[in-house]
Amino acid sequence: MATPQALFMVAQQMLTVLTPQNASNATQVQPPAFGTEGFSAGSLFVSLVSFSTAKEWMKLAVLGAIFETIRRIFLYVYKKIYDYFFLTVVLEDGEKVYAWMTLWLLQHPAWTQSRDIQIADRPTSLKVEPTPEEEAEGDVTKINLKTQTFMYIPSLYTQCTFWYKRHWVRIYRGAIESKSPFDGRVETLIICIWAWKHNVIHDMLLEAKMAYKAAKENKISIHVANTYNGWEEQSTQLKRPLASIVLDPGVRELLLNDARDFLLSKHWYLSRGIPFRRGYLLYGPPGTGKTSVIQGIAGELGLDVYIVSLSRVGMDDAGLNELIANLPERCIALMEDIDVAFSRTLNRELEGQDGPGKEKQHPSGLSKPTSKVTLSGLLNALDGIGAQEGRLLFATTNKYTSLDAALSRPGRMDIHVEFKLASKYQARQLYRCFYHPDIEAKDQPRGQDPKNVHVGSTGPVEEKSSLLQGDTPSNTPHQRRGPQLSIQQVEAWAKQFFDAIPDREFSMAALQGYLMAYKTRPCEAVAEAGEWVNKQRLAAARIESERTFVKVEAVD
Ligand SMILES: Nc1ncnc2c1ncn2[C@@H]1O[C@H](COP(=O)(O)OP(=O)(O)OP(=O)(O)O)[C@@H](O)[C@H]1O
Repeated sequence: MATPQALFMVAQQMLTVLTPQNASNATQVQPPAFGTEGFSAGSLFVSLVSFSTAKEWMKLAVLGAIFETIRRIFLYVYKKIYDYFFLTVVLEDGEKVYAWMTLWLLQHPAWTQSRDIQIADRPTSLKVEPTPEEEAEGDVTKINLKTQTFMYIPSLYTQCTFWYKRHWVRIYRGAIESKSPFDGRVETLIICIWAWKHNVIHDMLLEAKMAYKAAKENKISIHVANTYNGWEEQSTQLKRPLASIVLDPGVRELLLNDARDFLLSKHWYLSRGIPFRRGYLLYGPPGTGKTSVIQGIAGELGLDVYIVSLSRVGMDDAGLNELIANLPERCIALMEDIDVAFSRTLNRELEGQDGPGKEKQHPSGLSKPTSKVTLSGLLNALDGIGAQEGRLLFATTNKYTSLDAALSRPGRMDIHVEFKLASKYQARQLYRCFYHPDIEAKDQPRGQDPKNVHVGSTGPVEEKSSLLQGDTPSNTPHQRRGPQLSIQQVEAWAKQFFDAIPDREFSMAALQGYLMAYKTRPCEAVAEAGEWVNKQRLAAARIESERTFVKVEAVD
């Protein structure tokens, strides 16, 4: 290495050569020590650019070039060898496979016990509900472990290694710039497997997919729109057994079989040029089971639910179009209370007088639209060119007659089902659901198995038979706290409950609320039902008279 003193000497020599008149004095000049007075940056610069050091520079450059070439050759060979021996897969967050893989990795100790960790939110699909026994025992530690909302994963830009079917695997957590201007960075998983054939990676991804399916087997995911009109998972719910929704005979089966039939008929639709979409309009008073039955069907068919909120602040026609176009192929799109965001009076006026999308006070003065969705915008989103194929659309409303005919016509809403207030039959079934000794373990939610999906296999069946199929002895905390009942006893009380509850006067939600207060007292639930009915009637009459009074005052 050239020290400053040496460089100084070189520079001095050069100066001597260039200025012969000073040659005699030049030898007397002693090089100053580095950092001492007389050693300046200028002299160093001169020595660096001087002619005699050019050779040194050349040597250095050649040396650098050789090193760089060796480095590149080494990298090239390394990459070739690496590519030859290793398979590399890059997965990006947002892809289905990424979700499978992240879930599968959570079951790998090498992944969760990494030394360099990050604490992340546990995917809702991985939360496990404590069993009734655990809940009854109140074993807080066990329950917390299962339901804790966080988990440990390796930090970003770290890797973990493990063996998979005798193949060495390295997984690296990284991030890349997103293609979308809104997202910033997208996390990635880079999987390297020491293997020649692709079937190892295929096996691994298949295993991950199975793990994902198993984790979600008893659950459905609820998705909501994000601010960029994309979808994100809001929560995961346990599947609701369809049999727990008590409707008039045949209604559940009609909806379920039609939806199943639809999902299997893609080819039929396409070959006839019919848009592969199906719409269901469920209408009736609040609390009659419209939303519940949709949840039940989603669980039964293994479909996720995507909630399209028309009344979301800032929602407009373009946003709605984008949202609907972003729906996955097999899913349930749910538009609840379609009349609230969108009634005929409101939107006809909006479109006719103010131009589409302009907000206007509702004529009644009670409500005004919070979104800018117009009727034509909605119709276009439902069956326009960008509308997603293969989706089941369920819309619910309490005001059937206020809907525009264009919205509820076949092709948009193919099946209309009325949900009425509870019949006596429904009241009896609900009572059975609550107190039947064998009810808890039957009709457990099942994951969708495509092989089990068959068209029109079951016609309308008697509710009772479906409620009592596949019974196993129940031993739930509620039933252990309550009296041990025989089936005959429950049936007898169910009959009395049937007699006490008037037909089509109360919603199922109201009856459910009543029975909830008597969870462990089935006998009292029957005995006090008549009194409850009277109280409800009195309360309803009082509310009605108050309403009339307010109306009269308003007229005055
Ligand atoms: N037919 C039914 N069978 C069993 N439970 C029911 C039924 N109808 C309503 N319920 C119960 O009542 C509650 C409300 O039901 P749900 O939300 O499905 O009613 P809805 O008709 O969608 O009401 P809204 O029109 O207000 O949205 C739920 O907890 C549900 O369990």
